[in-house]
Amino acid sequence: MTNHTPSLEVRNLMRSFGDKTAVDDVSFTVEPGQMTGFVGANGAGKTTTMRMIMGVLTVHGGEVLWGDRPITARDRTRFGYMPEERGLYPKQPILDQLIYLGQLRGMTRKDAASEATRMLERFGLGDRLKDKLESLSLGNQQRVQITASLLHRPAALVLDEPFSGLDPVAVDSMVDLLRDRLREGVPVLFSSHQLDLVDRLCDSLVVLAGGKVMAAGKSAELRARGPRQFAITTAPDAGWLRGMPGVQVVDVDGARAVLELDDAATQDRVLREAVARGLSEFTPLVPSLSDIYREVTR
Ligand SMILES: Nc1ncnc2c1ncn2[C@@H]1O[C@H](COP(=O)(O)OP(=O)(O)OP(=O)(O)O)[C@@H](O)[C@H]1O
Repeated sequence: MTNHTPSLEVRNLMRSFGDKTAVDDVSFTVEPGQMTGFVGANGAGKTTTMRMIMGVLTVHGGEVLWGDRPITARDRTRFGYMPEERGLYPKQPILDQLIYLGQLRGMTRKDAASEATRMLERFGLGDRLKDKLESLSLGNQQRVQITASLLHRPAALVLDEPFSGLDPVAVDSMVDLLRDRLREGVPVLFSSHQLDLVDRLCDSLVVLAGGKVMAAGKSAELRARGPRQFAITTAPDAGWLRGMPGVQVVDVDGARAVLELDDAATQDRVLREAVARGLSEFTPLVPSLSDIYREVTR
């Protein structure tokens, strides 16, 4: 990874539509080489934030920084953007429009053609280069959209729901392509409603609700901030854990229970008692990013 790739930062971003504040004092950073998941319910403000990053929508307050300075239109031409409203032409042959887009972003015709062909082949679309976009299934159209945003070796990626409509094989191909870019130090921001995917892919997470940031940071740090939960199994029945001070029983199923423990002293007491009763399992449970999402948006 190069150390010179800038980070992408939004600072105190604001945007309203009439009386409605869609994005309310939103700040976060997408670090170089980091895959940052952008999650939130419908209407949380993800698309509006991404549009402001890309300069498609004017900013009502705050700023977007590329490295340590305000972003410029020229910086944005080097970004890869997959807008919510996919921007390709249904009636045009696939390869032709990718070449055109590549040239708009400064590639030679030859480079754009060879890179687009290589990427489409990787997506299993090598035999569809001359077909019109509209003749492809929606999932395959999505693969072409992804190719369009990655073609010119972008300096940063801003992807609005890039995985929606993709089958698992296409998700894996897309992740491979993204990982190539991440290794080069490109910051990647992508929105998604697929929390399992976010959990699998993200180095960092930003959670929005009602236009505000509910949580933001490295996935590992957010996980560590989650509740201290443990799975415990003591035969024949884990019901004795109910009513122990400092112990919240999240779930009991026969001999097994999931607990939240207030502190290390409680953990010691529970363990001692459990050993006396016949302990067969005591496992710390690392919260998934989906758990964290649910926790902070509750
Ligand atoms: N052009 C617009 N005119 C009026 N209101 C808008 C406009 N664009 C967005 N909004 C409103 O701003 C809020 C945030 O919308 P936005 O599309 O950014 O959310 P989102 O998190 O991307 O949602 P989704 O997951 O459904 O795509 C919503 O209440 C939406 O109705």
